[in-house]
Amino acid sequence: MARKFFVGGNWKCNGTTEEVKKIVATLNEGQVPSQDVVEVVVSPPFVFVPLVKTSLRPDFHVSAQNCWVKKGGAYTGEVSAEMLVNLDIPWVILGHSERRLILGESNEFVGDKVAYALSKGLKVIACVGETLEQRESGSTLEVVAAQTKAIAERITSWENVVLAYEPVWAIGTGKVATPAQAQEVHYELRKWFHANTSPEVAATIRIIYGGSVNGANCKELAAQPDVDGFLVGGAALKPEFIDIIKSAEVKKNA
Ligand SMILES: O=C(CO)COP(=O)(O)O
Repeated sequence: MARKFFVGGNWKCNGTTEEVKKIVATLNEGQVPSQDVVEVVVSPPFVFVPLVKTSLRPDFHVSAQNCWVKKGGAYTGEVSAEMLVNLDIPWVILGHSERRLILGESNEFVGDKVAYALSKGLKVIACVGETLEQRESGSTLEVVAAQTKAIAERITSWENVVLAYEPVWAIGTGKVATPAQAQEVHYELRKWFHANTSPEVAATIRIIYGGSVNGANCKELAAQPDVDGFLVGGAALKPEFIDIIKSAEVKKNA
């Protein structure tokens, strides 16, 4: 079964109302391949989610950047999965390395979050990735497998999950993984799914790459057989996001 190319724009903690309106206007004008070819999801900070949801073109979808690990209640500052469902927000990013490393979210906590969000009907962009130190010590595959395993142990279906491989050393650094580096980890992750879940999950799960993706490097990365799309940070705030979406065409011609 063909895996539909997926491009997510993670706006992180950026933007003002004016800037958000400008970005949405640019996205709305962009000529991109049809929804049969590429699935596009943009993820603004929570406060801008309603504005983006009401003003964004209908063929693009909205994602939150996080949600709470269980039912809402006395958790100051948190936003629950139930609230996202209530607002009709279909997607949420969970396990981003900035949350793992800066806010101390463990593999188990991220796994719990993914399981809870899925149980409420959300679709999840689950992030994994190694630090520079881990890569240099040769433990990349071990790290991403452990992060993926903590999710696998807590969920029964991967149908509504996109796995984002985001090497920490490539995020916001301009130091993009080479196409071969990305392909190697994506291939190994798919192999991991084959051995630890099922051949069907391995064949169908979309594994997307994130870390300094831009309009200039996206095509070569998109051409890798196990790269099924991107999770884009900095460039998702710029007009070149449209070019990144267009790199889905590379697959069509492959
Ligand atoms: O973290 C990322 C997306 O989630 C990647 O960020 P950059 O594209 O800015 O490197």
